[in-house]
Amino acid sequence: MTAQLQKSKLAFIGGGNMAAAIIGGLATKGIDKKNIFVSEPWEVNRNKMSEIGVRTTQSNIEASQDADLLVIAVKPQVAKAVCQELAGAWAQRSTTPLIISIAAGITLESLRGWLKLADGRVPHIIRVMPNTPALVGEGASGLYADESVSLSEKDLAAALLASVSKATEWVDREEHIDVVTGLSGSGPAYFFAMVEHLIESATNLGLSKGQATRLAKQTCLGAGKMLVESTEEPAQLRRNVTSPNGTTAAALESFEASGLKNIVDKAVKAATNRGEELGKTLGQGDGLRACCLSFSFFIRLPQVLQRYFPLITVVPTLARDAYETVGAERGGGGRVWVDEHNTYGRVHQLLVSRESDSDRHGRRRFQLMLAVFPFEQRVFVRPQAS
Ligand SMILES: NC(=O)C1=CN([C@@H]2O[C@H](COP(=O)(O)OP(=O)(O)OC[C@H]3O[C@@H](n4cnc5c(N)ncnc54)[C@H](OP(=O)(O)O)[C@@H]3O)[C@@H](O)[C@H]2O)C=CC1
Ligand SMILES: O=C(O)[C@@H]1CCC=N1
Repeated sequence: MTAQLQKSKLAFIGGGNMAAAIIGGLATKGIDKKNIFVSEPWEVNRNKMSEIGVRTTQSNIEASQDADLLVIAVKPQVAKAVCQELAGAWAQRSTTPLIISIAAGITLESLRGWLKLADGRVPHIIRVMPNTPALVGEGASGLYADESVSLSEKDLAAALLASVSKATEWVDREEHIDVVTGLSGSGPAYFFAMVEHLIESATNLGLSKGQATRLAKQTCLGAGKMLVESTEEPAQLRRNVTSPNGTTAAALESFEASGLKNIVDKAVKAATNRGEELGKTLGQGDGLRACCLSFSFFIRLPQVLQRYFPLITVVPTLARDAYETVGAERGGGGRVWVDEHNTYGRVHQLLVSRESDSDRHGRRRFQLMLAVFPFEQRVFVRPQAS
């Protein structure tokens, strides 16, 4: 860790998964936790941060006040509001912090537009795509900065990421950050999914879940270590395991027959394209169009549903209630909503409760919530009265 990073005041706007991974990683690297200030609206996440020992607040402006370096760690669709709030509050500041945005897809052009101060000054911004293994000091991060950023600023950003990452790669074109997202930003999930499938397969073939889990995890770790420590290419390491006509060959032939290469290629492209799409949909210029489209979709969908499905009831309320419900349910361990990342960057949000509740006749009913800030509609789907 560089001396400059050690003495810098760091602010994180958003204390969710990725911020927790970076801060958790930093905390084990001897950084002074008093120099880290996190703003986070959700009490559960704020408490997690406090437990690490860093300072917390609900106010983005308070967290940013003395920051030398500020990490925007909110979801892409929140980035605009956060940036504009900060820019408004910094009008009186003679200097602004170096900004690191980890928001997938959100371009420098959008960030600059949103962070522009009233007097025309624009903070220096670096886009970074980290990944969650930062938590265990094994992150992989891609970085992009243009010529507006000084060498010492780049060094500071690199030092922050390097303290929780084993690979920090500067890319020389901004669009390559989307490729980094498709490779290493989202990448840990690909490996977790693979391990999930391995465990399930071995369990179906007779191993206990515990045995399968331990063997699969260690296989993943061992293979990962070999990839990092060996001088051999991945292809050679693969060949070293593969005896002619043996068991591995049988599995790899099956992979090939199922089109593994194509599957991976399509997945990485899908993630990369989604990053680009997020940037365009949520970006500076397209916001109004996206908002109009989403609003008309939002207004019309429940009516269409109701016309064809008379059992559906639509209950419009303020979105605030929806978010509070989600927060309470996530925290309180009650009903859980389908992975909120499904709603990621979408202009509307569709939250489906996993559990149904019952009406007064004891019949199960399912609830969908459709939300477009600042409105939300609840759609109750009930069974026919008997
Ligand atoms: N998760 C990952 O593996 C990676 C994520 N990223 C990027 O990191 C960013 C954060 O992702 P992730 O950590 O997964 O998301 P999370 O939802 O876990 O974290 C975001 C946090 O920001 C909070 N938040 C919401 N609105 C505001 C606001 N106005 N001001 C301050 N905080 C707010 C959220 O609170 P609440 O829940 O109450 O809304 C939430 O706790 C995203 O832009 C993503 O693209 C990049 C690389 C990897
Ligand atoms: O899924 C996402 O959009 C974020 C960005 C990279 C990893 N998680």
